[in-house]
Amino acid sequence: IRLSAKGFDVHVFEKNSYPGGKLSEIQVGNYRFDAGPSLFTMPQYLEDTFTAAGLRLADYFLYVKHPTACHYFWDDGTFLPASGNLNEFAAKVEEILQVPKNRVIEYLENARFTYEKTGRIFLEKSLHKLGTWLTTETLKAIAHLPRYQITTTLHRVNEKWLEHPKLVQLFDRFATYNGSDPYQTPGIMHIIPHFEHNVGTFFPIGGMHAITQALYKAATDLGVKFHFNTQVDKIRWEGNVAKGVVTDGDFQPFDLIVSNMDVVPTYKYLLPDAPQPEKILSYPRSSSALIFYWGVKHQFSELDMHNIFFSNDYKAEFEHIFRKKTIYHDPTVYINITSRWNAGDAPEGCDNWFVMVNVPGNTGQNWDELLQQTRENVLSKLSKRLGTAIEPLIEAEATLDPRSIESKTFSYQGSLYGAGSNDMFSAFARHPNFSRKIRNLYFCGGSVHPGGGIPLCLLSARIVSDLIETP
Ligand SMILES: Cc1cc2nc3c(=O)[nH]c(=O)nc-3n(C[C@H](O)[C@H](O)[C@H](O)COP(=O)(O)OP(=O)(O)OC[C@H]3O[C@@H](n4cnc5c(N)ncnc54)[C@H](O)[C@@H]3O)c2cc1C
Repeated sequence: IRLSAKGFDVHVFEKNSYPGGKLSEIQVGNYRFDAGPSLFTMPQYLEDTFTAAGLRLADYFLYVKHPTACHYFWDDGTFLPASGNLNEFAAKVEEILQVPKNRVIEYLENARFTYEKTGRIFLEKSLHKLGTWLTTETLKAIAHLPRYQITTTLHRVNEKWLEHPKLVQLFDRFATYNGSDPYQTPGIMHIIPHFEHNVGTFFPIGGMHAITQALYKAATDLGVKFHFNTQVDKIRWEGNVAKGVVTDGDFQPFDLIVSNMDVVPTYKYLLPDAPQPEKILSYPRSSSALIFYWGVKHQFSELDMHNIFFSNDYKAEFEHIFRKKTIYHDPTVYINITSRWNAGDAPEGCDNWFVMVNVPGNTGQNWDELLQQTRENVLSKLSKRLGTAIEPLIEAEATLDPRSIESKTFSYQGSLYGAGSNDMFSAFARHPNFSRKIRNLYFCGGSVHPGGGIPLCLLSARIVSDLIETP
């Protein structure tokens, strides 16, 4: 969209028969599910994509602010409905957990401060260009370095600010938004809840897949040509300049190439003869996911659009994901339901449950066995907490696991957000949005700078487009 609006003749090669990659949808019996992302934050970056191309987002896509952030459940019966309104959320925390409401408000104010000081530098610009660093804005941001808490972990920051173990767990969970471990990821990740609690959570009319449909339609309206069922097998380069791509044995010449494929297989398979940025490519990956898509013939009034059922031992859960590379027997379970807000996603009186557990990337584990065990553990946890046997209510079912995420999208190990963010230098461990060795070769998408998730993927496209001069 951005390059087409700049005047380039843009061709998209997609190995699948549909656009969207992870942001796609599936139909299971009478139920529709968004296949991957379920949480829509920072819509301004989508607005910005359309505006940059002289289009009006509202002509393609409508969304509304969802009044509730998330419903949180603990096995001991504690229930915390987190409002999308900051004051109401903080008041609920005070009522249920007896943590003074100002503690939450100040925490989120600090998250806003960090975002406002660092967001434009670390998320909206290339970190690998001198121009990013030589500005007064950057110098001002650096002056506040101690406040960003980069030398401690998110968990320690949360323990210090929020005191109550349940509130600490609630805010530790935001580490999973970029596939990291709160007990390892740096404290600056306290910025993440800013998106959800200060700005809000949004719901696209038509479901998350409407984002893909809007982007696809806008691109075709601008003249972008899509080649589906067409895998890029090689990026050809000569004398340190990218020359084109090879698909189905045919060479197709292009002046510029932007790879939106995960950067690890891009180098491994498409650029095997190019100098390999070994350190970046061997950096540990972010977590993956196991998803059960369940058509449930009942509606539970206590469930909202986003629901979390917490593990009783969060530390053990993350140790299993990141160190033991397996799934803890009592995992935190996320349920996303869209059917009550998007008519047609489920039959009358039924709900479409997208049930997700964070898991390690695919390194050859016995996924069939893990899937079966986790299914039983999740069913048992949910049945106990909701006071109703869930299995007899499931009338449609499909699953997604790290193997299928990897085969469907070529994401290395099936990781959701590319490189992991478990140490203080992780922002610099992501591949830049351009190649240092091959001229006219660029990179965007969730595996490179600034990171995974829809908002950051949109920003990666903006950075690439800013790096490329108008023809
Ligand atoms: C289960 C799950 C839940 C998530 N939840 C959220 C969420 O709630 N909110 C959020 O913001 N983000 C979420 N994410 C992350 C988000 O989906 C990703 O960060 C983002 O969609 C990645 O987009 P991308 O374009 O970088 O990669 P992809 O979506 O993986 O797209 C890459 C595309 O390239 C194609 N491709 C790859 N190699 C080739 C080749 N050689 N030739 C041709 N085509 C090729 C693939 O087929 C694919 O279509 C989630 C992801 C998953 C899987």
